[in-house]
Amino acid sequence: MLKQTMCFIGAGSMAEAIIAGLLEKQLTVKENISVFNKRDQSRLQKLRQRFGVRCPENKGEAVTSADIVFLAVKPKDVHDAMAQWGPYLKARKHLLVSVVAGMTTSHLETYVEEGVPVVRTMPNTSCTVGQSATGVAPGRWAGEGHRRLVEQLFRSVGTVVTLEEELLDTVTGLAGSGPAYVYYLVEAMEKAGIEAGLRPDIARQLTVQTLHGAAEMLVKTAEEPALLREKITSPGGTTSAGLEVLKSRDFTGVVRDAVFSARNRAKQLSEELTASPVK
Ligand SMILES: NC(=O)C1=CN([C@@H]2O[C@H](COP(=O)(O)OP(=O)(O)OC[C@H]3O[C@@H](n4cnc5c(N)ncnc54)[C@H](O)[C@@H]3O)[C@@H](O)[C@H]2O)C=CC1
Ligand SMILES: O=C(O)[C@@H]1CCC=N1
Repeated sequence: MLKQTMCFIGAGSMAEAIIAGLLEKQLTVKENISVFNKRDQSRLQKLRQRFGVRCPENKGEAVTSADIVFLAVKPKDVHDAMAQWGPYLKARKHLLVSVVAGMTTSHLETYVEEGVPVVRTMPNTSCTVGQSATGVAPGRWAGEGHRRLVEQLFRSVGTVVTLEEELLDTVTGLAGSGPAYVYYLVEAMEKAGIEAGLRPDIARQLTVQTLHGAAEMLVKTAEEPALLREKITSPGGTTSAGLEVLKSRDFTGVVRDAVFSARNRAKQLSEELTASPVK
């Protein structure tokens, strides 16, 4: 259990997913978490009801008194949020943990006094169920202890890789956005099942369990995905017939393009954010 207090700037999907995971894994207690947003009181009310976290009126005080400050606003709002809350962060007190896609640590550092440790991360919404795949990149003022603390935080809600910051855009394209690709696949499989005669609830049950089972096979057997695929594929059989369609439509190329497109958008966001005026 961590003793540090935490404050979330931003009360959206990511803040909710991380809070859910941290509390579920008992890495902290609800009394140690405060969260605020721009203005949506009903959203805060929902988080307060669901988790029992603090939603203080005095936002500046919430930032000042926290040890770990999570930045969980949309990229378009990051300048305003950092201009507003950055001056409250102090080098000897705070650790700033950003989940903002495309926002570099060096750019975040320009909003806070020299020495404030900043760690950039890219989790995904599976934090909610303790199954995120999170990339972590420490900034110039973040020491070994800060890196370890952030790894511990995100390990409580999934797996963590620490890497050079320039690779975080790739992590974003693959793992940050990744769950959306999987959900899209689920939607497509369900739709096909229904069109081929299954009841919607049965199509849902079969699709979700098929994905769950396949993911667990990958994790528990640690076998190569290609080998697992081959074990299902009898020559001239049904799987082969299905896979032929995916191959003929360049499934691999389509997925590659999706990951690269998301990665490139993250890079573009970085450029746009860096080009914007600071302070
Ligand atoms: N949704 C996802 O799957 C993932 C999102 N991210 C990143 O997480 C960040 C947040 O994304 P979501 O939670 O999806 O966004 P969201 O739109 O659900 O939530 C953003 C929150 O920020 C608040 N906010 C905006 N300006 C503010 C300010 N000046 N002061 C205080 N609060 C302010 C809004 O009121 C809102 O509560 C984004 O930068 C995104 O790139 C990272 C990984 C995955
Ligand atoms: O779409 C987005 O911008 C965010 C970043 C990673 C996942 N969702």
